[in-house]
Amino acid sequence: MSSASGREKICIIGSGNWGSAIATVVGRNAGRLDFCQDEVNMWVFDEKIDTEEGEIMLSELINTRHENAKYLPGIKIPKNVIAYPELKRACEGATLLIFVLPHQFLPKLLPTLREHADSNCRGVSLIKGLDFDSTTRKPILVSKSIEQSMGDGFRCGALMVSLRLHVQHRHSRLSAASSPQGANVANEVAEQHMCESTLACDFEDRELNDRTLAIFNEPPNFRVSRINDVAGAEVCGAIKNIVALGAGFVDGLNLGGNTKAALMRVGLLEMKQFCTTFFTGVEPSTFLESCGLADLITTCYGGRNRRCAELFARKQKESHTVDCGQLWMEIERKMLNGQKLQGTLAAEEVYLSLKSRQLLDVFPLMTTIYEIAFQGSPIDEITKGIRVADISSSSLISKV
Ligand SMILES: NC(=O)C1=CN([C@@H]2O[C@H](COP(=O)(O)OP(=O)(O)OC[C@H]3O[C@@H](n4cnc5c(N)ncnc54)[C@H](O)[C@@H]3O)[C@@H](O)[C@H]2O)C=CC1
Ligand SMILES: O=C(CO)COP(=O)(O)O
Repeated sequence: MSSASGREKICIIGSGNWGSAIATVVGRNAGRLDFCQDEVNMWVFDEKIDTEEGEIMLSELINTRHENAKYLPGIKIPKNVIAYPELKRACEGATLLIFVLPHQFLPKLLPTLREHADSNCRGVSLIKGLDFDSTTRKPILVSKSIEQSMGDGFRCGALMVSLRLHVQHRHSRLSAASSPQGANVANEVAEQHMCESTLACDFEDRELNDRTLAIFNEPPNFRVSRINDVAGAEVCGAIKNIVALGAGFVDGLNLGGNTKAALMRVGLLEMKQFCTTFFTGVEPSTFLESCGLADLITTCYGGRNRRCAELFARKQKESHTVDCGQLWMEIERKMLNGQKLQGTLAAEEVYLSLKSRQLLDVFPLMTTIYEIAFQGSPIDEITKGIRVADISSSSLISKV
């Protein structure tokens, strides 16, 4: 699969925190790999950014200062990454689309991508979330929704990253606006800390799989391993965001490491249970890959979902509100400076799907997290969600 020039044309769809961080890796790799065109396009949802020198559009800022001062301040983006505010221009002739934006914004982009990407284009989704059938509420992999919308045999894999906690946050000289507080896991990739990631793809030929891996892998610090199990990897990425909300509740109550470890263990079992309830071909080994256990750990310590949920818990303890949706919106606005929380959306959608199938009692932790997050249940109920779980760890290994 290659463009008219005979080389891969890469287009990154999204320019948030993770979108900008992966652009640093992919930009450097494209610059040195013979089979790639040097220039990597990045589609930017454009907005005005306040800088010390006045307002400037984000796409222009990236192209002139090579920095995304709003979503990844203080990190240089390689000069061969070119920002485009118009989707059509960004994706024209692309042979590899890298999907990295909050998944609620994806559907309206797909018709343009279908029309203008190369006819032999393939995709890799970095999105952590699930789609749901509007009638049956059955979960659908985002990569499968993309394949369906793109049509014509378009194939899409998934890259699920797991990163270690890093508490330092950089500030940009460019942006006068406030930056999100505390750690963001994508920043660690951008700062070239050692981390692992799992690429789940099963394209039709070996060369395509190898090329896709080479585009993301940047040893020694960004180490990507490839598996075939797209469903397992993607579901782990989506569901661990819900578990991370529970971790934030535990932290908000100052319950300590033992309770959090118990929550994460039960969370891992429910991730596996969800995979095997709704998807076929899931491999037991996937849960011990970086996209499984490691991603769960990093998100429950260093992610935005955990951080916002901790504040939610503290606020609920101070003065209980029943308008939880409003409280989450306020917290997202205050803590994330335009970045998006994914766990709350996933918690709601997963709850509705399980409820419609009378499966809530099979997923006591997910159910409890949703009830605390959206139905006004007391925060202390989080330990009930852990205690009532009656799934032994042997099921993780044996019953997939
Ligand atoms: N940030 C991280 O550490 C990681 C994030 N992910 C996943 O990557 C995906 C993308 O997340 P981030 O890059 O972190 O995004 P983000 O949460 O940092 O930023 C939000 C993005 O949405 C864009 N946006 C806002 N309104 C929009 C609209 N109406 N239409 C289109 N775009 C709009 C903003 O311009 C911004 O680029 C998510 O699924 C997330 O779960 C996965 C691994 C790590
Ligand atoms: O997916 C992530 C880590 O791998 C990011 O998690 P948060 O959205 O909670 O920051």
